[in-house]
Amino acid sequence: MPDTNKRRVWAIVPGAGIGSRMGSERPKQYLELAGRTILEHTLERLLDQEEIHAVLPVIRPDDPYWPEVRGRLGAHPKLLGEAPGGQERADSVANGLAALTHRTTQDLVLIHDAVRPCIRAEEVRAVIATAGETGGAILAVPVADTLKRVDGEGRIEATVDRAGLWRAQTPQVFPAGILEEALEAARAQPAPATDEASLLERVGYPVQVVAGREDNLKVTRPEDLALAELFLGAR
Ligand SMILES: Nc1ccn([C@@H]2O[C@H](COP(=O)(O)OP(=O)(O)OP(=O)(O)O)[C@@H](O)[C@H]2O)c(=O)n1
Ligand SMILES: C[C@](O)(CO)[C@H](O)COP(=O)(O)O
Repeated sequence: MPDTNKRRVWAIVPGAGIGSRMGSERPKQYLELAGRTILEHTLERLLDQEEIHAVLPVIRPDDPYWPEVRGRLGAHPKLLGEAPGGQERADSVANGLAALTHRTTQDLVLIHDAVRPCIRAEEVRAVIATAGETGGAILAVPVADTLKRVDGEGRIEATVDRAGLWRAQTPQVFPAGILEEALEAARAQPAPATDEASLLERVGYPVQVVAGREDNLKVTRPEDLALAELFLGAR
């Protein structure tokens, strides 16, 4: 009999962006690295993760590239259909959460950017384990550079103390009920949110940082492609 007390981990993969900073002819999640699209690399890594119960891509409804990628992924017992992307990232994640009709409020929801293909199994395992113990958890890396606040003309206004500053990544993992509450609160008081942890912070839920790696990069600009391909090859 399956352990009914076991909390399942549902992965939502936001992949409904347009990649404006990349400036490519197709959205960056469909650019090929090492013979496959970035989206395929990311989905395959999560599908291979034994701690993950199911994977749900979030895709723009009019996305012309997804059917071919979906076909190449084939039938996989853990790959759910797809949920429709929204105007903002948080809307896409909310649509994904709403589509997970079999989850419980205690189950964990793992959100991972479609454009972070270099994620490692041990990192996913670590952030899931921490979320299971502490509530919410995210991968992040400590800031290594000196940080400057710069005005509209490119002049330095101030140096920002980097002590205690980390760069958030994904996966970000939360109990489904708490994530749902934080997303609903965000709808009631809209303000830009570039990650899901910030929504939990707003409603007072603690989120734990798990030290990640620089090679879990988010493919954002053209110069990221060569680096991501290098990291994908160095498995
Ligand atoms: N409305 C949106 C916006 C973004 N994303 C996803 O969120 C992840 C991280 O976002 P980002 O790197 O900003 O991707 P884009 O929004 O596509 O890039 P840009 O901001 O350069 O347009 C990506 O996998 C992107 O597809 C999404 O699912 N829905
Ligand atoms: C969620 C994220 O990857 C954490 O760093 C980042 O905030 C995504 O931001 P984007 O503007 O959607 O790329």
